[in-house]
Amino acid sequence: MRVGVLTGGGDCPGLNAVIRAVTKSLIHHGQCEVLGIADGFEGLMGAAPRTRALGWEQVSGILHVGGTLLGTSNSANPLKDAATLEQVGRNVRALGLDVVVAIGGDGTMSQAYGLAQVGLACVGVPKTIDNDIALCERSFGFDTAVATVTDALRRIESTAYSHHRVMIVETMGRHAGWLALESGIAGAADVILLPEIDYDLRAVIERCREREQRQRYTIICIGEGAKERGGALTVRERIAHSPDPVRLGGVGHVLREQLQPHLASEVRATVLGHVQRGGDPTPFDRVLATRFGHHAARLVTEGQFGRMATLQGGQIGSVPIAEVANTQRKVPLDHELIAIARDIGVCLG
Ligand SMILES: Nc1ncnc2c1ncn2[C@@H]1O[C@H](COP(=O)(O)OP(=O)(O)O)[C@@H](O)[C@H]1O
Ligand SMILES: O=P(O)(O)OC[C@H]1O[C@](O)(COP(=O)(O)O)[C@@H](O)[C@@H]1O
Ligand SMILES: [Mg+2]
Repeated sequence: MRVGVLTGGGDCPGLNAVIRAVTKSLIHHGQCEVLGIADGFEGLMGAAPRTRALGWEQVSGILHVGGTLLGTSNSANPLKDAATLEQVGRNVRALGLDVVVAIGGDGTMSQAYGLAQVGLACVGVPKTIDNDIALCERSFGFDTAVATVTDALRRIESTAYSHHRVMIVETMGRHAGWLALESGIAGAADVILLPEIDYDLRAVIERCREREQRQRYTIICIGEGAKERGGALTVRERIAHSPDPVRLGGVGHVLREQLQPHLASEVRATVLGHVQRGGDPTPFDRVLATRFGHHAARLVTEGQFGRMATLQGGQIGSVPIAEVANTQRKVPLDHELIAIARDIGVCLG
């Protein structure tokens, strides 16, 4: 078989580990030919497809390296119009691809599903630091991002207590609060604000005031998609040509302005930004990415197209991409970590 491999959406640590595992498994075990596609689905949209052969040598020595050697795009839209769809179809036929392994998140799976409707066979691998892919309890990249945010919270704490300040740390995660919740708990945040729970400003003020009297510093971890009850999302920018044009960011600064007039201590905000997507994957993510890549190769060789590798109950398996497309996995309000956070006195706004 001839198999295309692409990485779509925001990059994240562990992409190269998947590319390596899927390529090696396909070559070694499946006797397939593997073609890397540049910059996600964008590499299939132009008049000439942008690809390169992937062999043992090309994927050696990349297990631990962050980012993606294939490049990626989080604004390309292969479903844009009939002409683009036809071009993608022509390129796939010209390359002789039997199937494309699409490594990406909710957006990429929605695109893979749309392309399946026009005859492009795909196998999916779940990636994202947001951990927001339906029917998958952990995407690779998330563990590394949690480690990065947790480290940042530790650093923020030492300056917070020295200056007796309220320090706000804003995480990524789009409309899901997994990254803020797990990092906030791992980094001992006093207040954790999630997109799933609109915050009551008075509750946050009250917690900061209590701590002003005792510990004299407060750490707030807020997800970029969080908002005040009755308030609006904080949008950093809009990418006009993207199917999902809104980029969030800046709610940490909004919260700082809301809090400062009500508190005696100074309030500072840090927006962590893309540092959360960079760097070498943790050992956990290297192993998870390898498991996903290996399983995706198996789905290919068994002809199980239209499925995404996944992790459920700690076991690797697969689910139909159709069930993952156009949906997001948010933190359920009855999640164990929310109950635990409440019970150990974390303010959830
Ligand atoms: N529901 C959707 N249908 C089709 N395309 C989508 C959808 N949501 C997002 N996209 C697009 O899919 C691509 C990848 O999505 P993005 O959210 O950036 O990454 P990820 O695949 O990690 O979720 C982007 O070009 C995005 O605009
Ligand atoms: O790199 P950009 O375009 O600023 O996008 C930022 C967004 O991408 C992410 O880092 C990852 O999201 P995806 O996995 O959906 O690509 C989000 O947490 C963040 O909101
Ligand atoms: Mg996404």
